[in-house]
Amino acid sequence: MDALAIPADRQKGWYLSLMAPNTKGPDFAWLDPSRLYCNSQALADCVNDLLAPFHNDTIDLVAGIDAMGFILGASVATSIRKGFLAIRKAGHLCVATQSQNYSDYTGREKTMEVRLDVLKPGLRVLLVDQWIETGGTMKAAIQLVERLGATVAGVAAVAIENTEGGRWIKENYKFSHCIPEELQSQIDGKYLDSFKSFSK
Ligand SMILES: O=P(O)(O)OC[C@H]1O[C@H](OP(=O)(O)OP(=O)(O)O)[C@H](O)[C@@H]1O
Ligand SMILES: Nc1ncnc2[nH]cnc12
Repeated sequence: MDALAIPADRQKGWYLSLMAPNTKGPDFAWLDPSRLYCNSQALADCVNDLLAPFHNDTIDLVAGIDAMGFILGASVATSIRKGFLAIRKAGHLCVATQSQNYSDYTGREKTMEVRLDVLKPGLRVLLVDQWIETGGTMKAAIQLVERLGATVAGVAAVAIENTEGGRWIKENYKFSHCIPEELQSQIDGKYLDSFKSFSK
């Protein structure tokens, strides 16, 4: 599918076929949602889908996780006219921070940081990232938000894989994602049927 084309008939999750298969080697079986952000309608529909369960909820602030979560998080924040907080991989914020160690799908030890001067008790935060695989990254972000006394109003990602960590998030927090039920097993298998006809 042409990356910028908008189909006349937009079924739920239509834009997932814009995702590209990983061609960078066998180490990590990534799918690449960044291509769907190039399509104006896909990005708008994706943001709407992520916000759908939260329309009646109070959200004071949207927080996005470094790096690809910044794109979706900022789009979500703009859409509901709220501010955006960047949760960053360690070493990039030049202000006082709280930090949290974690490991993700790579198995490597990492650290993320958040500034100290925004989150506070009573603030309801929607956490946004591109993807949840092991859930390690999102869990670390949740810990940071909660340690500073704010409340996680929800967790949103293009996909939440059916891993132990993904299930933990679904069981403990209000969540949203963009994957129709019938595609979840393809997401968990890290290969979409649409890749068979994927054209660059
Ligand atoms: O559920 P997990 O196993 O923790 O993995 C999820 C994380 O992995 C990706 O980020 P990554 O750091 O690879 O790359 P990015 O900088 O491109 O967002 C993704 O955007 C999530 O942040
Ligand atoms: N399988 C995956 N596809 C896309 N993004 C990811 N981030 C972590 N795992 C991912």
